[in-house]
Amino acid sequence: MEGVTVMDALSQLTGSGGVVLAAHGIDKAYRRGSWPARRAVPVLAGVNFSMHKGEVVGLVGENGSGKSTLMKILVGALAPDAGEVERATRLGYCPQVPQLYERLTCDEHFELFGHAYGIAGRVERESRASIYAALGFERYARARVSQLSGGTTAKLNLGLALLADPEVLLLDEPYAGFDWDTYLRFWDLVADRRIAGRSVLIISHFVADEERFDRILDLRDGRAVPR
Ligand SMILES: Nc1ncnc2c1ncn2[C@@H]1O[C@H](COP(=O)(O)OP(=O)(O)OP(=O)(O)O)[C@@H](O)[C@H]1O
Repeated sequence: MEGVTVMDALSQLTGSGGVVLAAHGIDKAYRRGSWPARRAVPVLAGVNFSMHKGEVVGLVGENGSGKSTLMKILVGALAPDAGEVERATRLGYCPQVPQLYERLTCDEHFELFGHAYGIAGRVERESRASIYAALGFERYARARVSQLSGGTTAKLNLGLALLADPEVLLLDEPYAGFDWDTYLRFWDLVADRRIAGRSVLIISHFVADEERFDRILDLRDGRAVPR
């Protein structure tokens, strides 16, 4: 491996069903309290993680086990204290708390994110139309976020992560606010992505349908262990 970076190795692998996202030895602690009682509380302690092309992986764990922290580190929204993340591809991220603009409509969000992804124009409009159809919220296209229900807000949050058709989709509690019909639509969408060779990582407090995942990891005592 001398002279070959981990990223080079990953890039070679991705074309043949290989690793699309990997993390090695991830540590993270948060500071709590104020001086002189300030202390570091460890959340992640040496997490190793990898995802392959076309895989659907579940990340479970009890409240406060560090699932969102790990996902933020995987997407690059948070820096780890130690360890490294290798991202060989484009990522789409659906945060647990939607990062949306109250005064903008759904259409305006897609336009804005389309510009940010560099896919403004026809590609963005076609992707937007297929997302509205897949999740069934086209009738709210011109509604402002401040007027949306919690479930429709969650659909927009997910839709924005899907807009640029990322190779790896990272979803933090994506279906918590969905009704049953939308929950089934969500899994149809995930199945389509798997067939297309896209990868999906899903955080959930609990997993009702284990058979929908290729693999489930349990975050316990700061480490990700196979379930
Ligand atoms: N910014 C922060 N500052 C201090 N502590 C934090 C911060 N963010 C998270 N924590 C703490 O880190 C721990 C892990 O939080 P995290 O949100 O990653 O867990 P989680 O497994 O996603 O939880 P949940 O299932 O409740 O969503 C918790 O004890 C939480 O209180």
